[in-house]
Amino acid sequence: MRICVVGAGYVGLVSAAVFADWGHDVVCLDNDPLKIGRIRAGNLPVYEPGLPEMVSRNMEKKSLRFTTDWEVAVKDRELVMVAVGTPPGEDGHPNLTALWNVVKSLKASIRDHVLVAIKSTVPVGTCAAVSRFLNEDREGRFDIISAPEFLRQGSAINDFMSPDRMVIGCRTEAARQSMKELFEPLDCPVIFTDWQSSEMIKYAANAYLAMKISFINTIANLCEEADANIYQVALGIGLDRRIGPAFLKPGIGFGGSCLPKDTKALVALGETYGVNVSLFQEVLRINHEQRVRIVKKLEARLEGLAGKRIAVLGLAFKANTNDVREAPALAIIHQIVQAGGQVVAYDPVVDMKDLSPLYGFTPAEDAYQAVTHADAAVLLTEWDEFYGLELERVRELMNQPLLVDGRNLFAPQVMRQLGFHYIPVGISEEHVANSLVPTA
Ligand SMILES: NC(=O)c1ccc[n+]([C@@H]2O[C@H](COP(=O)([O-])OP(=O)(O)OC[C@H]3O[C@@H](n4cnc5c(N)ncnc54)[C@H](O)[C@@H]3O)[C@@H](O)[C@H]2O)c1
Ligand SMILES: O=c1ccn([C@@H]2O[C@H](COP(=O)(O)OP(=O)(O)O[C@H]3O[C@H](CO)[C@@H](O)[C@H](O)[C@H]3O)[C@@H](O)[C@H]2O)c(=O)[nH]1
Repeated sequence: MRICVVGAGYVGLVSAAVFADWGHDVVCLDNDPLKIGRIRAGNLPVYEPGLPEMVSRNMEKKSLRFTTDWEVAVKDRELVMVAVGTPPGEDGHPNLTALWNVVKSLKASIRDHVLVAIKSTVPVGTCAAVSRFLNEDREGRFDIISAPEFLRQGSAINDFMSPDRMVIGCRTEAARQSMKELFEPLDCPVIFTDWQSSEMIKYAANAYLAMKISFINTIANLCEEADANIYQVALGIGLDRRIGPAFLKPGIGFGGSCLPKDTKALVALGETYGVNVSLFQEVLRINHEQRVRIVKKLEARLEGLAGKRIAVLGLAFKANTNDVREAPALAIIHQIVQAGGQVVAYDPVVDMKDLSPLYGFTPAEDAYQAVTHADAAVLLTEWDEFYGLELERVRELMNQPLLVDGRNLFAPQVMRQLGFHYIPVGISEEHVANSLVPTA
């Protein structure tokens, strides 16, 4: 199939590369010339394991090309897939400026019949509005498809190629057949729906995941007070098939470009329709408090943060990505700095050049430099590199061996034996001291 993918971000780049790998002829368009220049030079703007290799081998084969030129991008294309950003607006509704700019460009540049698949996450009703706008001059020229994406950053290629399901919202048999053909390599259930249901599925899925995280964090906070162990609790409830074990990891709350934004969008949608969505408001509030809670723990241990040197290990919103959109680490750094603390931060892949003056922290070359002379260290991203830290060296370098672990990377009893004052999430200090069985 001759495909144009619009948007060369996490979703667009991955979609374009995988389609090209499947043998399609793909042009990927972005309106950021710097980004396109970098990609052509082999320097991808996103950190995603396996993506550079996939992009470069398909560029060599000429099955994947990059452009900023609309005429080049849409020439002879059968399918245009839109994957531009839909960031949160001031009022919680997603900002659809990029999407509508693309739609207007499509209307101006495409003459013949074409399929337009919206892969961006868009509010319920968007595909219908796009179809009305694009077809107002000539009915049936643009065939609109809602094709929400469920990949996660950090495992994007694998998720794209092995999804749990595909959801396709469409109105015509031609669109249905094309999507069946395009996603034929996937071994998963394909659900065909109307546009609105497809759009709603994407938001509902993310809100459910967000709810599961706020749920387990609430239980973790109770465990800390009631002297229970969150790991044993999560295992015990997750084995119930009606609940399931995934997304029950306690920590510093969810971040990233999707879960916070899409939960906020559902709140805004509820307000639009006058439907009570306080459940989702509470999910967001709990998430915010989880970030405050970790700073309070630090503050309590150090008897105030003013003048204290705090090492922050990890900035990305989760491991295996360089993305810091809505990263809990940045919110936590902001609070520490506001309270008078001095932050020295390290992340294996995040570019800290612009972030450090903005958030007022000092970047470190590695984890050991970050913890040197620190009064406390806070671990905020679960990078593999941190599992391999020489903990005795870390302890020696610190002013005092206080480690607040927002990701529960280490076994509390081992940390205690190593001489750390170790504070994980969801396990009380008494529990670590008194438990006869391993706690993590
Ligand atoms: N990131 C994820 O893990 C993920 C997963 C599933 C769904 N989504 C959804 O997919 C969409 C894209 O997300 P992303 O993370 O890839 O975004 P992103 O910000 O990484 O990339 C968007 C790209 O679109 C480009 N763009 C903006 N306006 C344009 C225009 N007029 N013409 C051409 N290009 C334009 C930008 O320059 C940017 O490169 C969002 O709606 C998001 O909610 C994201
Ligand atoms: O048990 C868990 C699981 C995740 N998280 C946190 O939740 C956030 C989101 O994690 P994850 O969902 O793995 O990352 P995303 O790449 O944001 O992916 C989500 O958002 C995408 C964009 O819509 C969807 O496509 C994916 O299906 C959905 O999982 C991160 O801060 C994680 O640290 C937890 O705290 N506990």
